[in-house]
Amino acid sequence: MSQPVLYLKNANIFQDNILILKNLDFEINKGEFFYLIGKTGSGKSSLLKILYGDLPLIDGVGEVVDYDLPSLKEKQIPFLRRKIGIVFQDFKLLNDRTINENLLFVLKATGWKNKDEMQSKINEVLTKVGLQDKGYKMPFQLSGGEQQRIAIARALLNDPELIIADEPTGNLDPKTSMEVMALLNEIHKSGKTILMATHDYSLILKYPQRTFKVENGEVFEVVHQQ
Ligand SMILES: Nc1ncnc2c1ncn2[C@@H]1O[C@H](COP(=O)(O)OP(=O)(O)OP(=O)(O)O)[C@@H](O)[C@H]1O
Repeated sequence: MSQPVLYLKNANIFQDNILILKNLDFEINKGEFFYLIGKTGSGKSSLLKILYGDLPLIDGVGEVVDYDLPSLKEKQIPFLRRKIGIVFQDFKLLNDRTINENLLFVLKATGWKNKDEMQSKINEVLTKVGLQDKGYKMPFQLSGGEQQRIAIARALLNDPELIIADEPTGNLDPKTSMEVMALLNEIHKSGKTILMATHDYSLILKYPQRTFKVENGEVFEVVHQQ
């Protein structure tokens, strides 16, 4: 039986008291890969923010990785985020420390204590993204594509039930975008559930998956033309 990793029902999403998205009704099951497409300003990021607890769900019902969204408390958010890996367009690496220290920072902040276990986890995620020899580098010494791979490695540290990627290729050239997409596809094949916002149709054509479109305040599934 399919297991929803997240769902929203009758959900209305507001920014600053303005209704951005109305009557959302969808669910994502374990192991699925979903794209979220839509024009700039259509509300993709607002929807993703609801899902990782950055915007409160004040109207409607919904759950993400077993957390009830309408009743989500501030102090639960760090725990929710441990079960979700988030990847942003602008990587959001800490530029004043090495890659290894960036990853160590997240592990310590999420309760890891044992040094050997932390280093072995870091080696594991860096190997997964093909950058096992870059741990000593500073983020600015890496290319954009490499920085995004590190951000993906960081998202994998706590073995998340869901990966949310908000325009992960938005700052990358087409070739590097495809490489990052190939990596996300591989991670999906290894069993992860992924929700990715993008407006790059070439990625969707190369890696077709179920796609939801955000338009005129609504979200609906689109069927790909062959
Ligand atoms: N913090 C905020 N306060 C008030 N309004 C906001 C805020 N963030 C976004 N909005 C508004 O909400 C609407 C949806 O924005 P959102 O960032 O979700 O769109 P998007 O589809 O993700 O666009 P992009 O692709 O540019 O990121 C826009 O009209 C935007 O101006």
